[in-house]
Amino acid sequence: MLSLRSINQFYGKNHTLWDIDLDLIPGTCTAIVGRTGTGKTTLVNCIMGRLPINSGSITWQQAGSPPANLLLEPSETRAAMGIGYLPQGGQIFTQMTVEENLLIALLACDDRQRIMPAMLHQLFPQLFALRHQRSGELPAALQQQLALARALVLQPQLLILDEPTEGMSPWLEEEMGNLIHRLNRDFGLTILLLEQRISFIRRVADYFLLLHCGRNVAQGRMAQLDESMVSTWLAL
Ligand SMILES: Nc1ncnc2c1ncn2[C@@H]1O[C@H](COP(=O)(O)OP(=O)(O)OP(=O)(O)O)[C@@H](O)[C@H]1O
Repeated sequence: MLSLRSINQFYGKNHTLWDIDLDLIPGTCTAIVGRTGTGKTTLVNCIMGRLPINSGSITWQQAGSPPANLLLEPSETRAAMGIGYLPQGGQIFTQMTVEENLLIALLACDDRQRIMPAMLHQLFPQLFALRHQRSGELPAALQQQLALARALVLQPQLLILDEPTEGMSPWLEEEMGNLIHRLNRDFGLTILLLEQRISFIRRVADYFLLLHCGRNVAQGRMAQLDESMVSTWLAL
């Protein structure tokens, strides 16, 4: 799966990430938690190849394959290698239909593999019923589903979700939690979740990594994220 070792990243002279280590366990959900501006999105941008790192290593290993140095792969190929990414705010093409949005995401892979995965029909039946509708006209819940479906279209082994509950009502948050459970349990996906809502993290995650000012101040099983840590590192 994914292993990070001693990741350091600078924006100009600003040292933003300090010696970050992380190992994801296949089939589990790991949450990267921390206050706003603490480096969560920067870390994921490094994993996705959108930002260079200054030192450290990122290794990707799929079941049955030898480990690969992810830093040698351009950002465009990381999705095709099995890493799906749902950026903050979703990002769909609102002028296009549901189907066109999904087809564009499929174009990122090799010609021979351009088949819409069956899991999407199982997960999002309502979305497929509306596949010819312009996506900007869909209700918010279905737009969110479409953004998630786009991240799943290449059948990733790892799915990275950047603040998927941002701006969501409690009902939509509940739906998102159910979806994450299904992806973990029914489809065996590994999930890396960037979140600030502690109640949501406690509901869906198995492991956490706690960042503060770009440093990893704690990590472990969710049960170890106790109230004193929350009040010290996460309370506003
Ligand atoms: N493009 C950039 N250039 C310079 N500094 C940046 C840039 N993007 C982010 N930063 C800074 O890097 C630090 C980490 O930002 P980052 O967006 O990774 O935090 P975050 O934990 O994801 O925050 P949020 O929860 O608000 O998304 C912050 O101090 C931020 O101001």
